[in-house]
Amino acid sequence: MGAQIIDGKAFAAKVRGQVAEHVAKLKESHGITPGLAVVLVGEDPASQVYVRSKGKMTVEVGMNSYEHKLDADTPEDVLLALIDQLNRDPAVHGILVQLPLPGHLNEDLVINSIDPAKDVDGFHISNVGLLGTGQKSMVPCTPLGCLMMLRDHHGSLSGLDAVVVGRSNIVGKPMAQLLLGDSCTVTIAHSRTKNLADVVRRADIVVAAVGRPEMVPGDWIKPGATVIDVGINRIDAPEKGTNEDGSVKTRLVGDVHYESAAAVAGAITPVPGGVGPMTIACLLANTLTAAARANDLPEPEGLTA
Ligand SMILES: Nc1nc(=O)c2c([nH]1)NC[C@@H]1CN(c3ccc(C(=O)N[C@@H](CCC(=O)O)C(=O)O)cc3)C=[N+]21
Repeated sequence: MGAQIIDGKAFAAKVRGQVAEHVAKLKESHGITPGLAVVLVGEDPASQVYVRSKGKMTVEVGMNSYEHKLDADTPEDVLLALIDQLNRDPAVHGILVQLPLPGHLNEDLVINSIDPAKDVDGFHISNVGLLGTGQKSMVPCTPLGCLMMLRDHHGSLSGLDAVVVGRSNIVGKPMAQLLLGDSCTVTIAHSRTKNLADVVRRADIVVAAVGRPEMVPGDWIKPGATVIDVGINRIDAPEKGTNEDGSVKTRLVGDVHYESAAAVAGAITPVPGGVGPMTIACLLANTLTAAARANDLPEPEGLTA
């Protein structure tokens, strides 16, 4: 196990501490308390846990948290009316609509109805376009968290070969844009890429975001490379025994086979405790940034792309 473990949990705690300091200053000198509204449609248990933890951390950094829980069968016009109300509410600086939405709702339509200035997920087409053209935007939380960890580890990323495995709108594509912005040579690969192993082997930086458990083995990793594992997959772990109801216990794994990759990589993020906590920290950072911009105040340093 040669690799340095990049402790996302500790890094995220540090970022939240910085956010909290900025929030305290905003309150003291300008009387502004940043506010984050989270909208959850339906009762997916994993989403509920996640939304609760976001709400708790939002309050911990001194921000206001507004949670809106809607029934799974909420009509689209009702959801759009809520978003319109949040768009107009000056106490709300950030709006996050938890994805995925139930099937009867048009995700693109819903996301694009959020005021881009309050779109702390960075999923609105305006923010996607601004990021792609190198203009000031709201940057998606997971890729921003990955970028912060990479900058912290490498200092400069300029000239490094980066391979992003995964082409999703929420991680792969914006991650590639951010790496390009930091002057990496960027390849976006995916499950259909020819000779994927050879493509990954060229990389100084590997970002795995395909959503397939342990798909990237250690022998795809160039010795000394930095591996950022975005995947959070729950798999059966019969070695842990069974639950009271007789079902088999589970464990979380990433998109990278951790043991074998850690043996060759220079640095690697674990799952859990890597990218996940940084995602929430960056959501809070984005809410702070949105509140600063809304009041024509300087952006918090080190917390934006
Ligand atoms: N509009 C929207 N924005 C999102 O950012 C968004 C979303 N919808 N829908 C759901 C996914 C999922 N997501 C996670 C964030 C943090 C952890 C996290 O902190 N995980 C911990 C704990 C994992 C565990 O123990 O279950 C870890 O990796 O260490 C996980 C998952 C954000 N999402």
